[in-house]
This record gives sequence, structure tokens and C-alpha cells, in this order.
Amino acid sequence: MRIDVVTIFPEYLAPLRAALLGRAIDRGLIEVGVHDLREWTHDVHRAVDDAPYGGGPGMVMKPQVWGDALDDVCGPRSRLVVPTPAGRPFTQATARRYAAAEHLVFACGRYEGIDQRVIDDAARRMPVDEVSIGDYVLVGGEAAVLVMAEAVVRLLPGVLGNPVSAEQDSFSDGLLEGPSYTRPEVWRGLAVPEVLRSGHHAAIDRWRRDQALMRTFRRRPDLLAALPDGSLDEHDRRL
Ligand SMILES: COC(=O)COc1cccc(COC(=O)c2cn[nH]c2)c1
Repeated sequence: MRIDVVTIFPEYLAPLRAALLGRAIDRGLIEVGVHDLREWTHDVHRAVDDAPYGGGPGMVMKPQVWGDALDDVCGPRSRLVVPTPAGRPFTQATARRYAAAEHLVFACGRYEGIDQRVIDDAARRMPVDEVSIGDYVLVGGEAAVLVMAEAVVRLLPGVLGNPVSAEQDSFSDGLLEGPSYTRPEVWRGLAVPEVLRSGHHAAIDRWRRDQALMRTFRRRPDLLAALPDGSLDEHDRRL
């Protein structure tokens, strides 16, 4: 997989080359390119934004600059991903879909956003997703790209030490992950739940699922409502 990022703050994407993602790059599992949008500006002031048509606060990112940048960065098999508060939710399902992509190009918007025609023009020749990583507003898309890149790259074969954990992720069964424990058995007077030390794997699996269901019910009832029919058995329903 290749990932390219276009941004006016390329240094913001330096963490892409650290730790897990850095190792994935070193091992040739992914290629990463970060591009300074200003390389495609045409004027002496290297302007990337201008006043919004229709008035209103803030500035809008210029279509010409973005158009030229994406012409150079995107190829015939690219998927363009634009982080925006106005996007469809980025979920684990999105991450799985992106992990199968050959070439992801992330366009980092700033100010009031990118001229919509850039998206509309790109959509004529490639898949374009406007995605949100949450219901809040950032100053730019760069932090969202770091989030999405991590969620996607960790799913690639060979990136994680123990691939099983990617399968048993939170959300892989549609539920939140329950609590986890490690040694010591008692810490500051708090003991590890008995069942986890019992060695009864059926009971342990049951307890873990119950914990996941209760936590999901309490914290994210919306996820419960979204479970496919038949996901909950008789025992689950009695919780
Ligand atoms: C067409 O898309 C655009 O113009 C994007 O423009 C902007 C403008 C400001 C900030 C951002 C960054 O994304 C978020 O704030 C965001 C993403 N997820 N949750 C919050 C992007």
C-alpha cells in the first residue's frame, strides 16, 4: 500500500514515520509520501487560500492549487480521503475497507475548508471520501490523517506482532472491549476478577462477553441497536 498526504504543514505528519508505522515503512509494508501543498502555488506569496464567495468568516483553500497537487499525487488507482467535520463517520469498517486499498491520498484541509469543486472534480476520476473522525472541529486535517493512517496500517498483514488482536479488536464483533487485567493479582487492595484466574475458558469467554455487552449498553447503546439481528443470544438478552 502507498499513502500520500498533501498538507501545508508537512512537519505535522512526521509521526507517520515513528514507531509502528515507521517499522511498517522500513519493512516495505507501506510507502509514505508527504507533500507540501505550497509546492503547487503559482504566485510569489504562495497563496493557498482566498476569501469565500457569499461572504462569511474565514478563508477557503484555492481550487487551482489543490487541483494541480492532486493531479500530480493521485494516480489511476488512488482513493482520495478528505478529513472533514462534515464527513461520513470513519469507523473500523472504514479502516478495514481502506486497508484493502492500493493507494490512499489524504488531502488535509484548513481554514473553512477546500473549494468543493476540488472534491467534485476528483470524484470524476477516482473514489473520494469525505470522512469525519468525530463530532468536533480541528484546525486542520493533519491530526485526523494520523488517526486514520494508524487505524488502517495496523490492519495490514505483518504490521502487528500478533495479528489475532486485530481480529478481536473492539468493534470487530460490534461491541466495546471489556476490562483487561494483568499481574499482580491484588493491587492497592483491588483484586483481579476471580473468573479470570479460574482457568475455565468457557466461563472466561462468557464473562468477557458479558462485560463487553454491559459496557456497550452503558456507554454506547447506539452500537447495540446497530448489531445485526441474531447477534445476541438468550443469555445476552437476559443481562
Ligand atoms: C471538503 O473538506 C474540507 O474542506 C475539509 O476542510 C477542513 C477544514 C477545517 C478542519 C478540517 C479537519 O477536519 C476536522 O476538523 C475533522 C475531521 N473529523 N472530525 C473533525 C478540514
